[in-house]
Amino acid sequence: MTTGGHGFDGVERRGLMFVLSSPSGAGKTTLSRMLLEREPGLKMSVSATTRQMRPGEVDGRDYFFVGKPRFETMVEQGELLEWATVFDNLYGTPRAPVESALSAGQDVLFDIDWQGTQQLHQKASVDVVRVFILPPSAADLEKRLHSRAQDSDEVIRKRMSRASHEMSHWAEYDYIVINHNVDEAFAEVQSILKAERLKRERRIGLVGFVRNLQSQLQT
Ligand SMILES: Nc1ncnc2c1ncn2[C@@H]1O[C@H](COP(=O)(O)OP(=O)(O)OP(=O)(O)O)[C@@H](O)[C@H]1O
Ligand SMILES: Nc1nc2c(ncn2[C@@H]2O[C@H](COP(=O)(O)O)[C@@H](O)[C@H]2O)c(=O)[nH]1
Repeated sequence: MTTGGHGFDGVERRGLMFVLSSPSGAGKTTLSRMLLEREPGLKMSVSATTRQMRPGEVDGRDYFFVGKPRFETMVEQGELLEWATVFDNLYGTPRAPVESALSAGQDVLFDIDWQGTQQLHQKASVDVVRVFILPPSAADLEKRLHSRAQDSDEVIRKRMSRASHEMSHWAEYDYIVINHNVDEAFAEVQSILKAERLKRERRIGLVGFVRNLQSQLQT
């Protein structure tokens, strides 16, 4: 699915799909925003959803808010790279923006659940990096959902009751980050991205780069 772009050192490499998953409220959105601010060459995948917009959310920036019929058409027309039902709503990743970002040599960041992560991994395993974010405790998770102050008590209860099920998929991920402190968790997530960008298998320009170095040494 991916084609090459140039890394910061000028060596061509395959773009990667960087996935953050967690139980609701563990901090994916917070960490994603920090990554986007500080990591050039990374583009957010904006999902489509049938859920209600929260106060402060912007259509097209946080999500594409669509009705169920439009979402079903997107599924039928193959417009989604993956999709799933989460907390009684439909969520999915529009395919075209991801493909064009990867073709332009950008990495793509996803805030999606375990179902979507499985689907992406089935389609493009070598290009997908999976990071699972855990809260330090159940009490902290509940506190964070309340402190966000964007969901009703009923919605928060539902999300807390699903947290254990969400978490049961942690071992399907490549990296696990415990979000005690947001700056420390961010540093860990950023280190994962930096290291994954340097992986030999992604750096398709290395063969030519090394050949060139060797030819310089032989003259
Ligand atoms: N380490 C932290 N310590 C305290 N509060 C935090 C920490 N990380 C995130 N938060 C706060 O917790 C709340 C939930 O975080 P966030 O919205 O990022 O979670 P999320 O995983 O994206 O949730 P959802 O899956 O529902 O979208 C926010 O108010 C955020 O500011
Ligand atoms: N499989 C997918 N899951 C998605 C997508 N976009 C978001 N999500 C996940 O849904 C829950 C709830 O999100 P919220 O914004 O309503 O709090 C969360 O776990 C997200 O990661 C998607 O496109 N596909």
